[in-house]
Amino acid sequence: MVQIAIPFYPFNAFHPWTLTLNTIAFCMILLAGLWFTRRKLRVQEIPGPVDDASWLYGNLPELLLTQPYGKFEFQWQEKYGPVYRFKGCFSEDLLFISDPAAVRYILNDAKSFDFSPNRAFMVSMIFGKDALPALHNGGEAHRRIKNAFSPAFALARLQSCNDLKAVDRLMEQYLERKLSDSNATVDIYHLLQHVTSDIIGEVGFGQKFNAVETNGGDKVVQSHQNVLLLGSRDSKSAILGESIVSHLPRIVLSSMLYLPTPTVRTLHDFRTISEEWAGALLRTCDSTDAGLVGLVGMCIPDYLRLSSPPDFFLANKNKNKELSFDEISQQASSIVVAGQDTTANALVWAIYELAKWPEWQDKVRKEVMEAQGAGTGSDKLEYLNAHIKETLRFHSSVPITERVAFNDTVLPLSRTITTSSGRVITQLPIRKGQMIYVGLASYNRNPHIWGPNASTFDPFRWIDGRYSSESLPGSIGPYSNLASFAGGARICLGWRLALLEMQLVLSEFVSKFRFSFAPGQQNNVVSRFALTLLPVDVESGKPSLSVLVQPIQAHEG
Ligand code: HEM
Repeated sequence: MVQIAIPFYPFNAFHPWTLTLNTIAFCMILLAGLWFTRRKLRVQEIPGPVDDASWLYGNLPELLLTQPYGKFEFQWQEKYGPVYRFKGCFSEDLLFISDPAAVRYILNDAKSFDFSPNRAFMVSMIFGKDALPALHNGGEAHRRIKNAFSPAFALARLQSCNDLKAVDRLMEQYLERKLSDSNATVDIYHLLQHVTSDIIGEVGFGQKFNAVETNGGDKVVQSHQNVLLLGSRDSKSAILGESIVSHLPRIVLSSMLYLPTPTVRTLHDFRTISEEWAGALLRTCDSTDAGLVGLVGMCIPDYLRLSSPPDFFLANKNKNKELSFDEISQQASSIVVAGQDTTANALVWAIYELAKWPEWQDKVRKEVMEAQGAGTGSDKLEYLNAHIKETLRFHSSVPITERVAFNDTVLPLSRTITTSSGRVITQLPIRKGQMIYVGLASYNRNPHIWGPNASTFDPFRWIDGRYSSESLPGSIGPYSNLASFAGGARICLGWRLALLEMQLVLSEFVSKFRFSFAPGQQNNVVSRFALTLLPVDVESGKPSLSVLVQPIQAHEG
């Protein structure tokens, strides 16, 4: 055999043994490499702020209870990127995701991701099993009901709704009354809660809730407010309670409804009042000659039909049959709850930012007043709409939504993740049952999307051409690539109404009043996450936003 000498190589390279050993070693390295890259990633390998988490509460108190909201969440995003692991109660590994590609995938793959079955069940205990948030978002019933209700909140229909103007007038009267019987300080938070209750009543159901006029509204409004309070996780024990409840078997959950606790009493009252209210609404539909009014007529055009009508609906039995009585009536309360507080708080933060930036407020006012003179529609107002977009971005009314994976799947990523073992991954495998917090607020503050000043309130970002559809990473939600209204099958039903309300209320407010803070007053307000993003008075710990309000003189603008 010919011997070939290879410098620094101790063996004969072509000896059969050497060749065999080399081949085996090579295959083992190859297999090890393959195993290392292909092996299923364990969620524990995703880095995140888990080391300091308490076993009992995990990172949830930092995430959910910190004031101002987001103090930790936005820091974690900066440190770990838009995908990280954090701890829930009892040290459960949870994922926090605000990566654009992953969020888009989660929201749009309705078959693989939705609320956890227990959460949906709890929602059904509150609103009924046919309410949209209680139905599986990939299911036939959810799609059918959503399709039927969506046109009621379409822009053209909302713009033609004269009742919105009536709410305008009420608002103005309320502020004028307030200003005449007190000094110029007004708690704008409570006013806007009432205004948005009245608007959703008028627009959605042709109902007068009279919340502005009576400073609180009737028992329907009150019971909706009470049920909203139940949902706010405002203490460690509430977080723990919710976590335990979310793991209980259905039978135990249902039997909890018979416990003699104040929470259960509030729920019962809410269900009784809502059912009476929705039933009465539907009855009015039948008793008027003008055809369907109330829920069906005002909110849902003719094509909303009933498949199993109670007696009083028999008059309409020839209409196409698409929705049952329960399917219509159970949306009523869930729409009020989903649409009122969210919009109220978006508006409160919009006023907060106007009061904080007086020169910017003057610009918005000038534009609105000139447009009112010229009869220009709100959609054309650059400054006003920039203010609304920036408010929705910076103060996301719904900062987080939760999803659970219904099967093993793989999430696309916009940016790679380096795992704790040093592996770089371009896709994120998700196991069935994994709980995910989708960071809508974090997405809206992601510097890779919104630039280095993502953490600054800067409405000019919407005016100076910094963003075009090309510069933004594909659409997540329905509006300006913001995640504020979510997307996919669970996209917010009332996002157009919310925008219209914001345009209407803000135009009316800035053209009639000037908002400002007394010295030091703005530092007394922090944000808190309680279902939606609330302004909270630092001293009292209660939701409120006190601002100085001064009427605008006729010659100003
Ligand atoms: C600024 C105001 C609003 C914001 C930021 C907002 C945000 C959202 C978000 C993020 C979701 C998805 C929740 C999730 O997937 O967990 C949602 C769902 C929903 N929103 Fe809104 N919303 C607003 C106003 C409204 C209004 C005015 C209505 C009235 C019609 C409304 C009705 C609903 C309903 C019924 C759902 C449930 C949809 C479903 O489960 O398919 N929202 N909203």
